[in-house]
Amino acid sequence: MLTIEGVTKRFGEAVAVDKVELNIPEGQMVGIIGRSGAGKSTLLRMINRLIDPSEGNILFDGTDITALKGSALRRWNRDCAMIFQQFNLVPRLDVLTNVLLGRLNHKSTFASLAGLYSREERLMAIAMLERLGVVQSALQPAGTLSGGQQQRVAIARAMMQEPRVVLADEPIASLDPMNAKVVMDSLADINKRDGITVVTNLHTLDTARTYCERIIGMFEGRVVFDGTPAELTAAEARRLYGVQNEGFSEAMTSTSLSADEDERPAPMRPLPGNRADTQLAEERARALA
Ligand SMILES: Nc1ncnc2c1ncn2[C@@H]1O[C@H](COP(=O)(O)OP(=O)(O)OP(=O)(O)O)[C@@H](O)[C@H]1O
Repeated sequence: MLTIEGVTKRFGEAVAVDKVELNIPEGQMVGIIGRSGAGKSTLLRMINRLIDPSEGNILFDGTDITALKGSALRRWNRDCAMIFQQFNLVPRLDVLTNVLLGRLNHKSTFASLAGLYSREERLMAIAMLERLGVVQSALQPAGTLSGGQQQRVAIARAMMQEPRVVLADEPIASLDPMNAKVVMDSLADINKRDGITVVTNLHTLDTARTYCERIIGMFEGRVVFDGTPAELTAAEARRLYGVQNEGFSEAMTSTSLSADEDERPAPMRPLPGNRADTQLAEERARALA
């Protein structure tokens, strides 16, 4: 069980996440929706400790993960895998090596630095690539794959961690509809077959309705909706996205809404998304080289 207790995140004067309270039971598939700048990514990044809350606590099975340090924090980073919109693979490394990087938190520092992977780990990586339908690309540089294939490799890498929770930050926002479906089907499969809790930020409401048993709606940092797809009526959805007119469509993305529907300027990100995470992956890869 993931418990979020009164979590707030401020960036200077701006409140990105505002007193969020949530309980997410093990094995649930949860979609977080809301317009651009609502605080969805910030919430996920606090759960996996990429950033720390300004206030409040996040507990996993009763342990306060916001207080973890050293090896306990590494264990949490192993239990809680994250998937990003831009995949965050190391493009020049082959797919198999990228997937094996998911084992880093299971290994000693020496084995990690030496890039030593057991036969079992290699077989596990190949089986995972096979399950996700990308095993034929195992020896290709990851950067040569299509976006949808790269995201499936990223899911395989996450699965190598043997996580209990997978957080996905807009995993299909860069994909065409066919690849988006394949990736969402893969996330649904690891949720159902492996019982892994999946919490995913989604741009489109119809995807959340199709795949998630529970939808959490955020607006200006607060949770303003928490229920099943059936409970999310059109009126609720319009309120959630701050759209007054009748032209609201379920297929609209939060980005198009912020561009077209809002009278107020959309909040801007000061930094390009996830650069720090890409750097981290590259540093790990350099250490292994
Ligand atoms: N590192 C940061 N420094 C300053 N402000 C930030 C930072 N990260 C996020 N913010 C701000 O926090 C607010 C919430 O951003 P967040 O990225 O969590 O929203 P989001 O709902 O995920 O949006 P999107 O769908 O566009 O990704 C925004 O106003 C954003 O500009």
